[in-house]
Amino acid sequence: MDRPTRRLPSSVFAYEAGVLTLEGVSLAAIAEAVGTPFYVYSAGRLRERYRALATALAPFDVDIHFAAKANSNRAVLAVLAAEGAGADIVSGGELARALSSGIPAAKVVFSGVGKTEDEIAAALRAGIHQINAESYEELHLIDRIAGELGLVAEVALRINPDVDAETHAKITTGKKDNKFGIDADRLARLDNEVKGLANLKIVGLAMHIGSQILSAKPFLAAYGRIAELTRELRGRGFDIQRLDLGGGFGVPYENELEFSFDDLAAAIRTTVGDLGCRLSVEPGRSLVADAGVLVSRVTLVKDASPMQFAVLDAAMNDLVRPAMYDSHHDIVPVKEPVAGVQAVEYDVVGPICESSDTFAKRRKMPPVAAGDLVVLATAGAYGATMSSTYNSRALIPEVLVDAGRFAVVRRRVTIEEQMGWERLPDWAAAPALSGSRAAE
Ligand SMILES: Cc1ncc(COP(=O)(O)O)c(C=O)c1O
Ligand SMILES: N[C@@H](CCCC[NH3+])C(=O)O
Repeated sequence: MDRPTRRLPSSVFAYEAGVLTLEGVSLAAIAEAVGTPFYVYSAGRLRERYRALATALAPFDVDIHFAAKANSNRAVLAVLAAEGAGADIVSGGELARALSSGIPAAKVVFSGVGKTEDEIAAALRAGIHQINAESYEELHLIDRIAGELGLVAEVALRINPDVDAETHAKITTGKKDNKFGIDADRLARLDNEVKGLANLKIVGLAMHIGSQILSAKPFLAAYGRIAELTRELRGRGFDIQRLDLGGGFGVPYENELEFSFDDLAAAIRTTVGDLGCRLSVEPGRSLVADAGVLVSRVTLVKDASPMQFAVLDAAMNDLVRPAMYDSHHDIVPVKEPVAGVQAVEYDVVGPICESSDTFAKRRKMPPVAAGDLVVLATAGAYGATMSSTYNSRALIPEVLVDAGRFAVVRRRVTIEEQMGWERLPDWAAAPALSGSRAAE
């Protein structure tokens, strides 16, 4: 048994009898059963990651609300729910998924800058733990809807601490010019803004400064700012009992150092640890990224000397991160490479008609041929959840492996099924024009 790449955790991935396995299950056997491409996740690794974070944060008795946007497959949510996780949701769809996966409403927090009236009402009716309000405008909306439902909403104010998260510009969320959260400077107006809002109770503060953050330094700055604001608001009579510290804990995709949950715990201790607040975090990527891979088959290797294009049957619609953020995913063959074999440089691409449909450029890897299976590593987070059907491609299966067995937890959604969602218009039966044109 050998470890194929540092990016596939050795606790669950190994070459056995020349084939890459996950928890002892051959990825070639799964490919045979479900066809390619597909996502596969390890329940064992999900539990390992959850427990690593829970252990590091145990001294603070922190609630862990998994950010469902990273991976909202209900089987994945159920594994984390059984570990004790709650959910951080950003839509009515994610609310439905969380509740139907065994996450109790009392462990759900709702973030997002544009929650609709229907979504807020659904969350309040379900009795979720907390809504993180991202603006004063939203505070007023929540108050009105709670009033209509005859409820009192428990709300945390998401603060924009204006901290540099030191990550990719497209996934930073805690700078002043980002759309997220209430500018800390605007808290001076809070007393006026909440006057008369009888249907909500401000129970805490929340923040989330960005994603794929690899050091504790930005968290130290942001948590420090939240601690200051907590003291200030308490001084002004606000009963701040809860602090939601967000997520954003990064993972290595290439050669980055592992993000340290112990450093995170240290940052918590020195900033918000002694405020007497109930703490929570919203990790997404750090719990699921390396528990999942995308398995794809090489359709052909196109010789365009001096370039070699390895064309996969997976594409940017299945895994958009490389096209969207130039992100790196290790690519390894499922068949164990022969020791000492000379690496070949490939552009690894999908079949979609966009040049951005490229998983890797000039990537040195063991030689591959048409029909070979490869794995794109660290694809458990923001993989399936960001996929689309672009180029009229099927939505691909998701598979969960647990203790030597596998289950298909989302089957392939064929293009025929997708066409069934559409209708050709029946103009004879279509409603007549209404509004100004009708009056003409
Ligand atoms: C409000 C909120 N919470 C949590 C997360 C999870 O982030 P990550 O997957 O980086 O842990 C995000 C995404 O960045 C988010 O927007
Ligand atoms: N989708 C991004 C992360 C954004 C997190 C959501 N706020 C990624 O794949 O890295």
